Amino acid sequence: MTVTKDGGYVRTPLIAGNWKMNMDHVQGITLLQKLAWTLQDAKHDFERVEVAVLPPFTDLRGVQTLVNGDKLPVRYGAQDLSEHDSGAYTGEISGQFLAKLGCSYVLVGHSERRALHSEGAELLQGKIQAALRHGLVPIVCVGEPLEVRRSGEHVSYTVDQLRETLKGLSAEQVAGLVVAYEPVWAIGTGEVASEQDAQEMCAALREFVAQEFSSEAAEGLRLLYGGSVKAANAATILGQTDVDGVLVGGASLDAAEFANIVRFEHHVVA
Ligand SMILES: O=C[C@H](O)COP(=O)(O)O
Repeated sequence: MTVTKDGGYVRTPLIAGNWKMNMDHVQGITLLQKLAWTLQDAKHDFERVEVAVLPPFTDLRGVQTLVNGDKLPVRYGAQDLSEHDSGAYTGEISGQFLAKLGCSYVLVGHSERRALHSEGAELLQGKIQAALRHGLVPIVCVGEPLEVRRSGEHVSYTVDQLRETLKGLSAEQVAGLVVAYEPVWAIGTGEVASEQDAQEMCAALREFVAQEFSSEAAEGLRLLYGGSVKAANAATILGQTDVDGVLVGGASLDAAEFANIVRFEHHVVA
């Protein structure tokens, strides 16, 4: 992350926990309570380092009630949304509904949805537009599979994926987005990309945004790294100039571990 002269950050770091299809609505409340208490006990400055959780849809009402009732400074969001706002789309969830539940964020194009639900660029463009229509910040996920990494084409592959996914957006819209670089081979495998890998890709994505949209868009855009992030490796990854946060899967299901990732500034590995 880029640090200013007074020790602040150029872009507010975002530590987001993607619970995936884990934690029912009762377990979700317990996890969030533990996380919030741990961070509040540690006097975490939520303005300095932002914290968000992305639970299953069925947990969102409970999360909203807890966050509002206890005035928790934690943001939350969903793992997907429909490109439509309402109508005969059985099983889909509208961004309008997510906004009404107080969501701030929504994941778009996570590699598990791209692979398991064949989500392609055109659909994802529609989902980004739907999120923006309802004031949700899309966390747009990109990243290469193992065979692409092995071929050495990972940067151009991932930049092209982002180019396709962001088609139709204005520079102002891109400036407010979050993009998560998640190499598919590092997700849930324990195989973490090196900090140099994370920096190389995030720098390339920011450069692409500067060229394709504007330098303001590139400066505003927050870039996260995701893939087997834990407390033990978070500080090193977050220390990279172009990495503005992390998207955490498995480790976000453990309140103490996730709290330690959030508190990465206190766990800097020499
Ligand atoms: O959305 C999160 C990513 O898929 C990373 O998951 P992971 O931390 O379990 O590897």
